[in-house]
Amino acid sequence: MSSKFAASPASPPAAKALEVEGLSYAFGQRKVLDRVSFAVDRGCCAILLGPNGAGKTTLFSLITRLYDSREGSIRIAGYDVRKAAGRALAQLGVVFQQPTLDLDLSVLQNLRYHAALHGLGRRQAEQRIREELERQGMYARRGEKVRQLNGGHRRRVEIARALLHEPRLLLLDEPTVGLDVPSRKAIVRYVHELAGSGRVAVLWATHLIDEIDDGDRLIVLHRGRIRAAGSVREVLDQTGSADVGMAFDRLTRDAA
Ligand SMILES: Nc1ncnc2c1ncn2[C@@H]1O[C@H](COP(=O)(O)OP(=O)(O)OP(=O)(O)O)[C@@H](O)[C@H]1O
Repeated sequence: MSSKFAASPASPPAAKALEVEGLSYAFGQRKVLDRVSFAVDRGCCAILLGPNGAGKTTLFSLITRLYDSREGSIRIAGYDVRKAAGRALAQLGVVFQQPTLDLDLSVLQNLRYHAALHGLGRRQAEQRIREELERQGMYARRGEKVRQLNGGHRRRVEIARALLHEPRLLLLDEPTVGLDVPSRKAIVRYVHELAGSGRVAVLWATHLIDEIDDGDRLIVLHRGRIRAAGSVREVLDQTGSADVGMAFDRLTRDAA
């Protein structure tokens, strides 16, 4: 297991999985991210918690280079996304908010295509596809068209796809939206196991506090600004709250 998930030798060994420093972004005159700074350690599950419109998707668009900002910096596994975009993005796996699988291709075809985009050879691709699908109990479904799968299983395939190239950071943008309770629970459990295994660090955007585990790091974003960051315990202490729901309410009141 350790050799399979070893970091690229070219990457700085001590780097954090993600470092965001002083990042701002505006749509025209409207600033939607304002001097955002935080870091995600290796093997950590960090929850980016914010209400609708907080700026979570915009932040993800900057991390993935869909958007560009000259104000501030983003480093993935030590690589600056502007100065070393190729290396930085090679360390990144993403599950976007909107599903992006081709419904008319099989699970296997979707994953093979993605593996090829990342430059995996055929044999390595088959091995990695098998490993990631087996971990989520989806290998037996590999020949089925994605259209035949339910929403929860489609999300599992997207998570498997995001991990094929063994990234150091996995971004998940509200991946449980629209799923039923058992599917949500399965994904929440699996992603936490994944982070706990140390294979990959996770940054999970959500506004659902029941997706948070006690061991997670919290980054609370509201109206484009970080309102709190730290362990669950630290955020509860900072806000004098009995639980995360109370802390979230206090940090995201309009006057906050
Ligand atoms: N293309 C755009 N043009 C102008 N404003 C935008 C655009 N995309 C997002 N915004 C605005 O930027 C702010 C942040 O939006 P963003 O989608 O990043 O928030 P979010 O936290 O991801 O919200 P949600 O949970 O609803 O997805 C919102 O006020 C939104 O209306």
